[in-house]
Amino acid sequence: MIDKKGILFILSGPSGVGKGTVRKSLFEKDTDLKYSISMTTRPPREGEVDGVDYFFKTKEDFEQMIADKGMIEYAQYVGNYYGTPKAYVEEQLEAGNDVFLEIEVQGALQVKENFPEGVFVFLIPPSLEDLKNRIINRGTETEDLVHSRLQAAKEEIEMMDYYDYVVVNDQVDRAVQTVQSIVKSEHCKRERVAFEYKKALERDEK
Ligand SMILES: Nc1nc2c(ncn2[C@@H]2O[C@H](COP(=O)(O)OP(=O)(O)O)[C@@H](O)[C@H]2O)c(=O)[nH]1
Ligand SMILES: Nc1ncnc2c1ncn2[C@@H]1O[C@H](COP(=O)(O)OP(=O)(O)O)[C@@H](O)[C@H]1O
Repeated sequence: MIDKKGILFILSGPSGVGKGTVRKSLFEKDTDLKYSISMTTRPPREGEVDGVDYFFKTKEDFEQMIADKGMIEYAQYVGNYYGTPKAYVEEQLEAGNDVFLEIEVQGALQVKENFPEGVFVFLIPPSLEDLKNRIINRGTETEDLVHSRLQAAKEEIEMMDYYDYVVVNDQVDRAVQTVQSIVKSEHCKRERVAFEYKKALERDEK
C-alpha cells in the first residue's frame, strides 16, 4: 500500500534557541503544515492566548489527560507539564496533512518511540554564549530560571545524535528556509518511494 498519510515533523532543541521564533516565522510563510498546539500547566505570559499559543490547563486536568491516554508525549520542564494532545495529530495525519510539533527534548524522544517514521529536526544555537544571551534578552525568566534552563540545555544538546537533521539558528530567516527545504525534501523522498513501488507493481503484472 502506498502511504497517503501526512508526515509528522518534530522541531526540538534547547530552551531559548529560538524554536518558537522559527516556528512562528515558518507558519507565517507555510500554510500547508498543521501546527499542533501544546498543552501546559505553566501560566500564560503576557500576550499569550489560550487555544492559540497553548491550551493552558490546571495540573489536575493535565494529569487526567495523561491518565486517559490522551497525550502522545509529555514532559515536566522547569516545574511545569508540557505535552502534545493525541487526537488532533492522529486526525490530521490520517487526513493526509503534515503535522508540525515544537517541543523540548524529553518529549521528542517519546515521540520517536511511537512515531519512528517522523522527521526529527534539532535546532542548535551558534554557541552556548548566544543561547545564554537569548534567554536573558527574552526577559521572561528570573536569574535562577536562566541558570536551570542553561543547565538543561547542556544536557539536551547531547541528544543531537538521535535527530535526522541539525539546523543552526544563526539567523531566523535562514533557519526557516532550511526547515522548509527539509519539508520539501522529505516529500520528494516519499514520492520517490511511491514511484519505485508503482514501478515494481507494474513489473509484477507483466
Ligand atoms: N515535551 C513538550 N515540550 C513542549 C511542548 N510545548 C512546548 N514545549 C517546550 O517546553 C519548553 C518551555 O516552553 P515555554 O515555557 O513556552 O518557554 P520557551 O519555549 O522557552 O519560550 C520549550 O522547550 C518548548 O519547546 C509539548 O507539547 N511537549
Ligand atoms: N536567530 C536568532 N538570532 C538572535 N536571536 C534570536 C534568534 N532566534 C530567536 N532569537 C531570540 O532568542 C530568544 C529565545 O527565542 P524563543 O523562540 O523564545 O526560543 P525557544 O522557543 O527555543 O525557547 C527570543 O528573545 C528570540 O527573539
